[in-house]
Amino acid sequence: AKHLPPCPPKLPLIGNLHQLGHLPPRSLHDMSKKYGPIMLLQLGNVPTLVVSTADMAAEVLKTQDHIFSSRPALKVPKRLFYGGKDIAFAPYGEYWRQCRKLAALHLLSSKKVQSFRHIREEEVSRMIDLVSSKHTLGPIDMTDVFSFLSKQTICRISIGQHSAKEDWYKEIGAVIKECSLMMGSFNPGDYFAWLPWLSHLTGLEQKLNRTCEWLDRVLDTIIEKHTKELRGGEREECFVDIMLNLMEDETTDIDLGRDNIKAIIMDTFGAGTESISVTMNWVMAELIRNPKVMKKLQEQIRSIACSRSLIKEEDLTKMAHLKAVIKEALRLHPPGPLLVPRELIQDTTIKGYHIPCGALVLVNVWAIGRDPKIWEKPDDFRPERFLGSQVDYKGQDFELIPFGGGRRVCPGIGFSMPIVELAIANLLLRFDWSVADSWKAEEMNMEEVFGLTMGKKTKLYAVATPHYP
Ligand code: HEM
Repeated sequence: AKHLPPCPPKLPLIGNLHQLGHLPPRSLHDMSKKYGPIMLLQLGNVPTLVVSTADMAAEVLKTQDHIFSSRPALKVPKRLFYGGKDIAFAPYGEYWRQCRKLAALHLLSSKKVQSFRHIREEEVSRMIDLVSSKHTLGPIDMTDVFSFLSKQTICRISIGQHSAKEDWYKEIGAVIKECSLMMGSFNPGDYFAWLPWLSHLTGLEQKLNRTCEWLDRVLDTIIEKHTKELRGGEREECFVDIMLNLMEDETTDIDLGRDNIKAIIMDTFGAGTESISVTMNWVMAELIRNPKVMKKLQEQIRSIACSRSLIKEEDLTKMAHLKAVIKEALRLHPPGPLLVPRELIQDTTIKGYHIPCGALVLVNVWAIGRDPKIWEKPDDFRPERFLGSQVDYKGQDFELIPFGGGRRVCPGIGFSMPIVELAIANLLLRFDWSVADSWKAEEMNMEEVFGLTMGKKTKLYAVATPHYP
């Protein structure tokens, strides 16, 4: 018999599904303490490999990355992303490779990211104005502020500044919210292949059809608008324009259709918007809960700003402390705590254990971030641990992989981080922050909620006091 990785006791039919609970990264972490860093669970009828240490993550994301780089065809993403015509859910292969290349060269290259600098600076200063206008009214809903910033910035870059003036702009927010809820919800049909009718029974099928129709209508309107009315001229170029131009360009080897463009736009909304705002929310929550860390960071930011009232992007390179704070927040609160599920495309062995082809693969980044063998006092928020350390989140250091690693590593790192850094730096430059009077900072609610991303369960309300240099 094949020597399979350990597995907690299973129930008939459902296997280990019932043990995932409402916070799977935490439940899986607890299981791994008992069953070890590599487990093979049975979720319904899907064998699921769960790795929970940096070494095992390196095995999956580096040593054997070439066979661990596909994605499972889960029902909801498959429908919402046009049958895997996007980047994140496309199965491993030529189509995926082409899309990655397109994104790397034309959408998310460092040159492109640089060209969006004025957008980030404008949107962040708009956020500062918003906070200034609200601070006298009491604690500010920062979760809302961050969602707004992230949505504005991503929409402006992906579908254009002019979109905000359109009737359908509000609809985008609503439809994306609906999609994100559906993505985060559990679909039994994915785990019980012999029960395809289950999704009819639960109403998922009908809901999915409705959402897909709605989504497609909104995306069609967007593309229509860009094709007919708005091409050329003096306006800011967005991702839709770039892709429409590529679609017409016969000299490129990229074969793009309308559905591909829609699916890739969905990626920027789906993969980008929520993860960026969730990151900012966690960073700010940790800073407010750790006033000493906040103070030290503010001193650095304010001394770099001298008497200026705005941090610009070129200032960020000097802010070692800020980068350490963000790394520390991503260590404790990775927005994608199990990465995006992968699928193994051939039988293999890890540590002498047999792993079957077709297994779903989850990398428990959340558990790795709290591994006491790697991190001293893992539960404490201590950004100093990253000062003078070479450890970075770009996918080379497996103890810190909030963006994954290997071939499927997040292509949006360079796109996201400047937004997060610029927003936090300016909020800390211009205001002092505290929790509402009646609470104590250290008692702040840091509970999580698991869905498309793992965010803070309760909203972050904070009191902002303007700081004058
Ligand atoms: C703080 C923000 C972000 C975090 C924490 C994050 C995290 C991740 C993670 C964990 C993955 C899965 C990696 C793997 O399987 O190894 C991923 C994939 C991906 N991300 Fe991000 N992401 C962020 C922002 C963005 C942004 C802004 C974009 C686009 C504008 C983006 C686009 C993508 C795409 C397209 C993929 C799929 C890559 C593939 O399957 O080849 N991400 N991201």
